[in-house]
Amino acid sequence: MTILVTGGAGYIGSHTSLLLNEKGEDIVILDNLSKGHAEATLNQTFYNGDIRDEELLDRIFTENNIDTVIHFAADSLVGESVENPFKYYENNLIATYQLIKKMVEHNVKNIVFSSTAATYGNPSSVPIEEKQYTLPTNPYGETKLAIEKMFHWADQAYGLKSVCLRYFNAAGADPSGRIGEDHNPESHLIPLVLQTALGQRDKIFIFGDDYNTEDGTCVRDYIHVMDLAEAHYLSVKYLRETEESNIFNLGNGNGFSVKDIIETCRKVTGEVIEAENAPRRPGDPAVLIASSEKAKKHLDWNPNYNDINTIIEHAWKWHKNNPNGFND
Ligand SMILES: NC(=O)c1ccc[n+]([C@@H]2O[C@H](COP(=O)([O-])OP(=O)(O)OC[C@H]3O[C@@H](n4cnc5c(N)ncnc54)[C@H](O)[C@@H]3O)[C@@H](O)[C@H]2O)c1
Ligand SMILES: O=c1ccn([C@@H]2O[C@H](COP(=O)(O)OP(=O)(O)O[C@H]3O[C@H](CO)[C@H](O)[C@H](O)[C@H]3O)[C@@H](O)[C@H]2O)c(=O)[nH]1
Repeated sequence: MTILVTGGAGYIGSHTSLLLNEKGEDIVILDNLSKGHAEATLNQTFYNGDIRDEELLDRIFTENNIDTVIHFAADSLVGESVENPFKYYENNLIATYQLIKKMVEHNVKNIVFSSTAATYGNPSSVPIEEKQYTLPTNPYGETKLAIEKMFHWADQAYGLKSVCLRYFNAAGADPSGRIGEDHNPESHLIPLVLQTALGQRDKIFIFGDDYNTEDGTCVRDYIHVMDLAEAHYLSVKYLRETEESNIFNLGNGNGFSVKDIIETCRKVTGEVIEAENAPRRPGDPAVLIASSEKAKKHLDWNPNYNDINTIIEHAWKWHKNNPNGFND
């Protein structure tokens, strides 16, 4: 059986494709390279195209014996989604509808989906369990939640089985340094701090130091990208074995503030890394920490890289050796 990985040239998709390959799974990648990098696919079977291209999907589902789709392809910038919500309804919700319509037509039963902590909005308490209410504060989270709900009804009507994985903050890189995070523009905290360590930026701006947290800065749950990759592999097995849909959080259960992250980056890189306080970024919840007990129980998932130092060391190895990302 073959797995179709959409968005497999992107950050989390390429790390998952690498792991699936190492596990002996047969995969094909589909990515339109709007954000991803062909080099990140490491010579695995790659279709350069769009998930909205119906003829291409017909060809991929006909040419390969696909039983499962792992669906990473999306736009995922929170701020951009507030400024241009239609882009998110188009490339996240409508594009996913087009993808699963083709899956149903070709009798492909399983999908593992990249959902997000942004489906929760401002949580009433942490750690967040899957049964907490979902009230997204931006179109990005809203479209991801709408997709989860579409899967629920597609299961009822057509027997499409889904595992929705609500990731918290993906971080780190392949420990052996072959691939890593290369977003343009970059908006995530850890790569931005490491670019500052490399001298590519003068300083890192801390978005808000007046939150109701210990040091006043936002707290997040950082999860190693290879641990996320492992959860996708286990989700494929779960779908193949149980034929049941489910939703799981994926995080470490530990919270680190923006200041904690900057301090850890200073320690790991040995660089000064200048930081400056700046206004809050609209839409940022103060604290997001996952309870991942459900994923541990049902998927038998056990993150290997709980230590924030290790996560940042792996990210640093990639950025130091590839200061221009895949263009090096
Ligand atoms: N990075 C995080 O911390 C995080 C957290 C929660 C959820 N997510 C979700 O995980 C997924 C992967 O995130 P990432 O950080 O690897 O993003 P990414 O931008 O690196 O990867 C997404 C990939 O999808 C491709 N793509 C986008 N639209 C496409 C389309 N219409 N057709 C074909 N390919 C298309 C892009 O070229 C890119 O390679 C996304 O769905 C994102 O919303 C990410
Ligand atoms: O230059 C920066 C960049 C970020 N931050 C802060 O660092 C924290 C982490 O920010 P990121 O942009 O790295 O990550 P987010 O928590 O905003 O977003 C992540 O989690 C979201 C769910 O809440 C989405 O899923 C999104 O795709 C994913 O990247 C936030 O408090 C942010 O305000 C700064 O202080 N300065």
